[in-house]
Amino acid sequence: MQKKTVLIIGGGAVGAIAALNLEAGGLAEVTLVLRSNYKVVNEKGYSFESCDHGSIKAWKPSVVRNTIPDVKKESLPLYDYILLATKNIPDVPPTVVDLVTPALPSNNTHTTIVLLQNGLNIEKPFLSSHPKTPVLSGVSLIGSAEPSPGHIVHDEPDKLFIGAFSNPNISSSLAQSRAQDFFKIYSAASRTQCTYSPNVLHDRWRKLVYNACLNPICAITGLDSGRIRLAEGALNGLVRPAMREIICAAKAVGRVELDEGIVKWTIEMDPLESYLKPSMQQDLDKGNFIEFENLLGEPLREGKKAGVEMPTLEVLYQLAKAIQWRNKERRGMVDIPRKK
Ligand SMILES: NC(=O)C1=CN([C@@H]2O[C@H](COP(=O)(O)OP(=O)(O)OC[C@H]3O[C@@H](n4cnc5c(N)ncnc54)[C@H](OP(=O)(O)O)[C@@H]3O)[C@@H](O)[C@H]2O)C=CC1
Ligand SMILES: CC(C)(CO)C(=O)C(=O)O
Repeated sequence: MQKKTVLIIGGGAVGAIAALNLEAGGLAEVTLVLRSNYKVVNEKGYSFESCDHGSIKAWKPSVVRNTIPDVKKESLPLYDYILLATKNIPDVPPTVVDLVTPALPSNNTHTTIVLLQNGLNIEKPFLSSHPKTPVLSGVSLIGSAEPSPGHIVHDEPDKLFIGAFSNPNISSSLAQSRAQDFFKIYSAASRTQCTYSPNVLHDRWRKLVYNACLNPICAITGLDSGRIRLAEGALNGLVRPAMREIICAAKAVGRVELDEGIVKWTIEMDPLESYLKPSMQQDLDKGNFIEFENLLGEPLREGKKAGVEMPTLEVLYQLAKAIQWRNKERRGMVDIPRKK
C-alpha cells in the first residue's frame, strides 16, 4: 500500500507524538512544520520518553521544515492529510485557517484536515474557507509535555478518538470513510489506543467536562489537578458546579447525555499524586497564550444561547479573558494610555 502523505503543523507535546506514531505504523510519510523548536529538532532530532513508544533519541520524521509548504509555489502534490497540532487560539493571529492556506487550495476536495486540538466548534472556520474539505475531529486524552525544545515527556497513554465533523457541503459517507482511513493509519503501529468514534459531539462535550473546568480553574488558581482536589472548598465551590454547567449545556445544545457520574470520573481521571498540570496551566506557566475561547468561550456561548444558566463558567471565562489580555499587553499587542 502506498504511504499516505501527512503534513503536521505544530510539533510540540501532541504533534511530535502523532508524527512518531504515524511513521512507526509504516503507512504514513510525515512532513512536520516546526517553529521555536525547529533548530534543535532539525540539528539533533527529538528525544522521547514515551509510555507508548519507549525511550528514543535523535528521531526525525521524513521531512522537517520551518515554513508551511506553499503547494502552488513549490509545485508540490496535495497532501493526503493536514493535521493541526498547534494550540488553537482564534483571538491571536495567525488563525488555523491562515496556517493551512498555503498548503490547501480553497476548492480542495483531496486533502483531509485533522484537528488534533481541544475545544468546541473548532471546525467551523473551515466551513467557509474550505467548504468541501472533510475535517476530522481528534479528541486526545494523552498526557504529554515538552519541558525543553525537542524533549518530549509522554506519561499518559495516547488515547485518541477519531471521527468526522458534520459538513453540509459533503456527503457524510465520504467524511466517515476519510475518518476510518485515518484511524487505520494512526492505529497501524499498534502502540496507541485509537478509536473510530463517529459521535464527535459527544466526545467533544465529554472532554469539555475536563477542559472547560479544570483547565481554567487550575490555570487561574495555580493549583494543579491534584492540589485542586486537596484545596479546601475548591471541588464543591468551583470544580463540581462548573462541570454540572457543562453537563446541562451538552444536553441543551448537542443533545449529548452525560450522567452525573462523569463529574467524579473526570475529577479522578488522573491519580491525585501525579499532580498533573492541565495544558492551560502549563501554557500560563510558560507565559504563553491560552486556548480559552474554544475550551471555555464556545461552550459558554452555546449553553447560554440554549437557555442554560452558567454562572461559574461565566466568571471563569471573564478571568481567563483578562489573563489573555495581560499576556497580550506583555507582548506589546495592546496600546494603553501612559501612566500619569
Ligand atoms: N499536551 C497535552 O497533554 C494535551 C494537549 N491537547 C491539545 O492538543 C493541542 C496541541 O497541544 P500541545 O501539543 O500540548 O501544545 P504545544 O504548545 O506543546 O505544541 C504546539 C506546537 O505548535 C507550534 N506552533 C504554533 N504555531 C505554529 C506555527 N505557526 N507554525 C509552526 N508551529 C507552530 C508551537 O510552536 P512554538 O513553540 O513556536 O509556539 C508548538 O511547538 C491543543 O489544542 C491542546 O489543547 C489535548 C490533550 C492533551
Ligand atoms: C485532559 C488533558 C489533561 C489530557 O488528556 C487535557 O486535555 C489538557 O491538559 O488540556
